[in-house]
Amino acid sequence: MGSITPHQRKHKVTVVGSGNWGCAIAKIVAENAASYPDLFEEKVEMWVFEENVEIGKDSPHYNPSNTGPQKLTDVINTYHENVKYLQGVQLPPNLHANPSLEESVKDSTILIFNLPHQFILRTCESIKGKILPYARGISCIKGVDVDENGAHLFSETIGRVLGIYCGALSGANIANEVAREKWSETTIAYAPPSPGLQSPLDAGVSFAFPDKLGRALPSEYPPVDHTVLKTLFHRPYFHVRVVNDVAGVSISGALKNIVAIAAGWVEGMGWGDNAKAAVMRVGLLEMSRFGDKFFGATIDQRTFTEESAGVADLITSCSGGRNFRCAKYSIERNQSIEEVEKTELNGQSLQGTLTAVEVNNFLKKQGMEEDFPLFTAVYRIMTGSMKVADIPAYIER
Ligand SMILES: NC(=O)C1=CN([C@@H]2O[C@H](COP(=O)(O)OP(=O)(O)OC[C@H]3O[C@@H](n4cnc5c(N)ncnc54)[C@H](O)[C@@H]3O)[C@@H](O)[C@H]2O)C=CC1
Ligand SMILES: O=C(CO)COP(=O)(O)O
Repeated sequence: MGSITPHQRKHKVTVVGSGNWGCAIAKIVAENAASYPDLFEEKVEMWVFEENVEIGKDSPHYNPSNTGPQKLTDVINTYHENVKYLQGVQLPPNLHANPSLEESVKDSTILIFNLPHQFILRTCESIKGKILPYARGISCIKGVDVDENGAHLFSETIGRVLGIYCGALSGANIANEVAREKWSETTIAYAPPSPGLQSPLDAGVSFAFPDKLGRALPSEYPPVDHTVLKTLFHRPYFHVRVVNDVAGVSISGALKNIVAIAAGWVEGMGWGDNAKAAVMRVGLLEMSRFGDKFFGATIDQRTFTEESAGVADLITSCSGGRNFRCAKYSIERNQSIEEVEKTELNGQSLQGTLTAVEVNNFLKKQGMEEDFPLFTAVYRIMTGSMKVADIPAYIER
């Protein structure tokens, strides 16, 4: 870490989102905020989409004289546990659950976005103009912002709406394992537009982002660079590599969810490990092809094969992720994945189903469905015009 002068201000960190992964990441950054008091304010804010929860009899926090619904933020701040989305994991006491989005992001210099991707645009629009103009973002979202007209990274979408620079974090990171401090790796991608890692923003120069002006981080703050980000996210059980390839890291995280659905179906059909490996091989090729075709100039193809965000995330997601599990159960129980999602996930959100539809709409518009046979097959099976049994022949063409 660079040298810290006594006059430097500390970074205030906010996690926007408090689901399964939102809370696991908030736990990590709150632990590091407490460990590095020269760099970060100790108190970390976490925005919680407020809801009422009931504490069940099997919880150590069960109180027979208070069995009614309670606000999730009160429960988190009292017991330091998100009893709905990350049951059984103790959150650090310096993590503050805040039901007010606006209050939680106020004066924060580092904003970590960690929500199911369908909620991010609305969330960002409601804090537009209400954050520090020189804040920096990290998107932990696994989704791609595609519509019929174009494909954008969520880090770009967040940056465009809020007028800030935003990087990305993604890896082989099943939240329940990370939260229980089982060792894993992750990849952070961060490359503000400048020659070198220290952006002109940090040197006091305004810099044009795609649509908006980002503002310089005042010099009394430590610059937000690879070292500071590694300090914020790296734990003994969560090993961080920081790279520059925001597009590769983001695209891998989004598209592997479509592949995980196919892998779940294959498992549900009882086709065995060879079949699952075949689906993963084709899936990885299509992920890399998608990156090349639509983000070619900016993507580093090595991310797909060398980083946790690439092949490693694909493997873990196709072994035990929620998309994989729900797809597998959908075959075993003869239900739609959406039905399984409702009964199995207790309010958590699958990203693969929505991403498969969004990516297909985009590919159709480009006339490229045939170039991505696995992604296309997943969409067609979900919408009933193809069967899982058709996958082997279709992806071979
Ligand atoms: N859970 C995991 O193992 C991992 C998830 N991710 C990614 O992280 C992102 C966030 O996922 P999770 O934290 O797991 O979320 P989740 O799947 O636990 O989703 C539930 C969250 O969505 C919130 N929510 C519901 N309705 C909302 C609304 N209208 N507006 C705003 N928030 C609302 C809930 O309050 C809750 O916090 C996703 O893109 C996911 O793919 C990445 C790595 C691991
Ligand atoms: O992204 C994940 C693991 O890295 C989790 O994937 P699921 O959303 O399918 O559980």
